[in-house]
Amino acid sequence: MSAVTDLLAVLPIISQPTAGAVLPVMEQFYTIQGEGFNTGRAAYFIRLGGCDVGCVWCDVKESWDADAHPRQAVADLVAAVLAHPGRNVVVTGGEPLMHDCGPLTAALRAAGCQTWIETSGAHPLSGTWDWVCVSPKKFKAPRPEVLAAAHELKVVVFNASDFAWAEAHAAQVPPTARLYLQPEWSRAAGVTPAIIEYVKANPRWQVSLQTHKYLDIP
Ligand SMILES: C[S@@+](CC[C@H](N)C(=O)[O-])C[C@H]1O[C@@H](n2cnc3c(N)ncnc32)[C@H](O)[C@@H]1O
Ligand SMILES: Nc1nc2[nH]cc(C(=O)O)c2c(=O)[nH]1
Ligand code: SF4
Ligand SMILES: [Mg+2]
Repeated sequence: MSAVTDLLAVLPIISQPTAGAVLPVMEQFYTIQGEGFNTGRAAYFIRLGGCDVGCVWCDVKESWDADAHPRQAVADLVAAVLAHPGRNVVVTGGEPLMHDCGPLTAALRAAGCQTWIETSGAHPLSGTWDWVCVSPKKFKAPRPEVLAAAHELKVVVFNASDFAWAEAHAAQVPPTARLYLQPEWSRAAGVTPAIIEYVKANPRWQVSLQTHKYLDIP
């Protein structure tokens, strides 16, 4: 084989975003979890590149193209986490489940970290997670096995039709899962009053705000 055919043979392997031990990382930062059940807790965020869900109101569209973000070895990500005092790690994106999260979560857990994921649930579940937050989307349906693994269901409310849609998904998560309604950021002023009234009338739901945006932290 020539050097060119060698390269052609290996290209599909090295260009796979999901190889697992090396992942495309858009950004990583140590901050306070701003949303949902773990709001207020210090956490190291790893934002993986790549998403094919296409939410029109996504607040991190720069994450969508996996190839736009440098690949990092899992070992280097774990070392970066351990440079901070906190041991809670949020893996988000992009859509983290477009990648094999097995190697990353195994390495984080071996290092004594708690593994938390933020996912739309639209791709197969991989990895071992201490906390699974599923935020299902109308743009690409969540998979039943991810909904079944949810500790937390967090539905973004964009308009009034989202309450019935939220109930339909609440029926697909374990009965122990915590239920959150989160205003879509650009519409927060308009939809938050309806969320407040809905939670008062349906108290198994809770309000989730993107508190980091009010605090002006990452
Ligand atoms: C950027 S997403 C990345 C993780 C995964 N792709 C997902 O959607 O769950 C992280 C969280 O932000 C929420 N989110 C994204 N854009 C939002 C917006 N404009 N307003 C409120 N929440 C938003 C998502 O629903 C999700 O819960
Ligand atoms: N502080 C903070 N909390 C968050 N919770 C979920 C986030 C996400 O983008 O996945 C996020 C985020 O981007 N920042
Ligand atoms: S699934 Fe998450 S990252 Fe992907 S477009 Fe929707 S909010 Fe953005
Ligand atoms: Mg965010």
